[in-house]
Amino acid sequence: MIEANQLSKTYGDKVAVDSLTFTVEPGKVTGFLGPNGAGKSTTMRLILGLDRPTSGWVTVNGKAYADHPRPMAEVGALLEARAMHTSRTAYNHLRALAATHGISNQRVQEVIDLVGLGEVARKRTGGFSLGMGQRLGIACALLGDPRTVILDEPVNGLDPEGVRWVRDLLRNLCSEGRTVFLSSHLMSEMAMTADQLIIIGHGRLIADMSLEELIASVGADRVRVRTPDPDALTRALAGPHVKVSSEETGVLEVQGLPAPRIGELASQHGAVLHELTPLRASLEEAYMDMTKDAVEYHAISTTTSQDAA
Ligand SMILES: Nc1ncnc2c1ncn2[C@@H]1O[C@H](COP(=O)(O)OP(=O)(O)OP(=O)(O)O)[C@@H](O)[C@H]1O
Repeated sequence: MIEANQLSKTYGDKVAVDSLTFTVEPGKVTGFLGPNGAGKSTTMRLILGLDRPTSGWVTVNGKAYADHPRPMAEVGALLEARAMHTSRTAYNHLRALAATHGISNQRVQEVIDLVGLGEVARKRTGGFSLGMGQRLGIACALLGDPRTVILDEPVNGLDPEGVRWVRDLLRNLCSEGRTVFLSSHLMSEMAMTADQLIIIGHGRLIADMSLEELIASVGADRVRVRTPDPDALTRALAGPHVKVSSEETGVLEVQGLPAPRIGELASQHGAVLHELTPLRASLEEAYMDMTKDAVEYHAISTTTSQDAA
């Protein structure tokens, strides 16, 4: 479990994280979404004690990261651009990390098998592909068998097979009751992976809802109806909360009635239907809409000389 309360971080006069309050619960995959520069990595660094909050607090499994006597057993993290000795083998890299945290060599072998690096574990990491490096990063994160797993953009640059592998792994981790928190700037990716979404922009909370809630909020009751009798059907559907519009001859877009009800009303009034399709604005559209101010602001702010300095 991760709990953030009024968490804020400023760098000079730049507010990177602004009064964020949220809870990341175990047994779910929680996606942390926001456009570039929204404050996701900073929040993750604050969770991991790599940076200090300017105000507010954040705990992992009930304590600040630094207060855990065995932090690797509590939290495993994969941050972007992980530093690694490229001349070491994957096995030695993991062994060195394990040794400094009192973790057994048996566990090193377990995580190597878990992430599917068995065949290349004795090779130097310098020759690793992006996907292999990402698997090794995840092996490091899982080394301490942590209850909470934090991954910053884990599928960045992976091929479709790698993406599917990460997704399956995350599902397994959460089905074991762990807390899984991962960031992305892609809603399409999160829609495939996450149960819960925390969306931020400008360092501020924009939404904290389940994927189902988001899907339900995205205009689920718009229905496209194709009919040779648009006037008759429009009359049949008329009601106080019903809106019917048409931009193409013979095609109506209906808001305020579910598709089955439209079918029934059409039948009762003898209107022929050629198509009845519930429409849903894509999640990507909803996300873009929610975060557009943050994106616009970021685009402008990066062009100022103050920010460039
Ligand atoms: N050490 C720092 N010093 C100054 N500004 C910083 C520092 N770290 C982050 N920032 C700024 O804080 C804001 C949030 O950055 P952060 O990297 O947390 O965003 P992000 O959501 O992770 O973005 P991305 O998706 O691009 O990684 C950005 O405007 C960034 O420039």
